[in-house]
Amino acid sequence: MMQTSLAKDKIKVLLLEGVHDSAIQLFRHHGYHNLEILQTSLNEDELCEKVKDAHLLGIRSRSQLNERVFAAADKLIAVGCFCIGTNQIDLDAAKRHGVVVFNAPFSNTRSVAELVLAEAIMLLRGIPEKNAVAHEGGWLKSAKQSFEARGKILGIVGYGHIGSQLSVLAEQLGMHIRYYDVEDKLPMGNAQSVPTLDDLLTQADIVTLHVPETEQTQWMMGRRQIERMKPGSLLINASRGTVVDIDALAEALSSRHLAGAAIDVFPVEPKGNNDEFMSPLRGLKNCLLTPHIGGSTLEAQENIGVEVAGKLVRYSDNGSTLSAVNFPEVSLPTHATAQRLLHIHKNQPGMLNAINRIISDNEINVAGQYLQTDESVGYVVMDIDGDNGANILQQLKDIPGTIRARRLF
Ligand SMILES: NC(=O)C1=CN([C@@H]2O[C@H](COP(=O)(O)OP(=O)(O)OC[C@H]3O[C@@H](n4cnc5c(N)ncnc54)[C@H](O)[C@@H]3O)[C@@H](O)[C@H]2O)C=CC1
Ligand SMILES: O=C(O)C(=O)COP(=O)(O)O
Repeated sequence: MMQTSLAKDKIKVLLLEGVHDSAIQLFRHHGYHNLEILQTSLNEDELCEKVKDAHLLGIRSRSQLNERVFAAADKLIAVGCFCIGTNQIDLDAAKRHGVVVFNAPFSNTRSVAELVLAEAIMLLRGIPEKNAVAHEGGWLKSAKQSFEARGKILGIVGYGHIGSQLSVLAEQLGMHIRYYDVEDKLPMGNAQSVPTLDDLLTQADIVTLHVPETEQTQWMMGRRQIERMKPGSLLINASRGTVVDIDALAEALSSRHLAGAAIDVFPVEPKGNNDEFMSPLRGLKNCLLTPHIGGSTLEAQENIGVEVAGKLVRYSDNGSTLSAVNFPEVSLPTHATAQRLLHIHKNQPGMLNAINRIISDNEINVAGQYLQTDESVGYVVMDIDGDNGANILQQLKDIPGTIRARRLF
């Protein structure tokens, strides 16, 4: 088995936000025993302190990793998002600091789609309010404002992995699917795309949001968009809290312009389970509130644990950046005999020349060389013969423009 230049018991793995035990088992199985495991997220100051000696960091959707955190994380080589979204990370800052970021792009897709479908049915039947009233000793037995899902129009905003999976499930219930996406997307079954968000809002009985958090999607469901929704229609948000103007939503639910909503994500979420959840939506009986658990099933979390920990271990052990979200992707064969040098640098002229000069000046035989670049960063991996790796590594580190360099042997 290949070794890393640092003994594995010196490689510190910091895991936040209660990542699944499957990840911990996988790290241990591969010889990583220096694990610090926390159940909650950390605020910026706490993070800056904790990341100082971490080589690998695992987070979920809550931890905010910005320039200041990366600047404090001298030793960090990779971050694993044990979730889909990567909006909580300044991906460019990570790259500038030579930190590779991975995620699990579809291990919890099905869990979100199932929850949203269930919520659509619950909202159509007015269950949040009937449930709340029954808990207070009331009895709201009535068919008023209660509907079957069959024949209703489900409007999906963002027809990616989750949106299209939901489309398939909802159509099996006899719902009619319309979707709006900024990209051309293959319609599943009988789903139909609509040209604008406004078209979707004015046609749908239920609008459900499945976009990532970007500049374009921030507050994309504002007061005006909510007003454009059909009177008595329903809104579901299991994407990101910043996609919906929560005050405007609270008003629309109070006035009953919207009959109901199911909200899983919020502009500000508690750090962990012991903190208070604050929201203008609290107390609105026609609003189903869930604590960001769209992807929180045991199946999804177990799969995510194996997937993302696997990507971190592969990068640490072997240098492979396959499926990284912020970095040039290099898929590497395992190489048991040669030493492997990994060099991350600013993508500037003369860099490859400088690397190759060191190789030729030292009369090193290169058994394999792999290179990928993007507009700002280059990643070179070299398998070299001989036992001069430590010396070569130091020379590589001294090249101006070097961001990070490592040796595996
Ligand atoms: N509540 C939860 O626990 C979970 C929430 N999520 C959230 O769901 C989001 C979506 O996940 P996936 O479907 O896997 O992502 P995806 O990347 O497969 O799909 C997103 C779709 O949104 C579209 N899109 C982007 N900007 C848009 C815009 N301005 N207007 C319309 N469409 C736009 C994209 O073209 C893409 O088709 C994630 O980014 C994450 O934030 C994901 C998993 C669990
Ligand atoms: O996968 C995602 O993007 C999610 O929002 C789920 O986040 P979580 O792992 O539950 O914090």
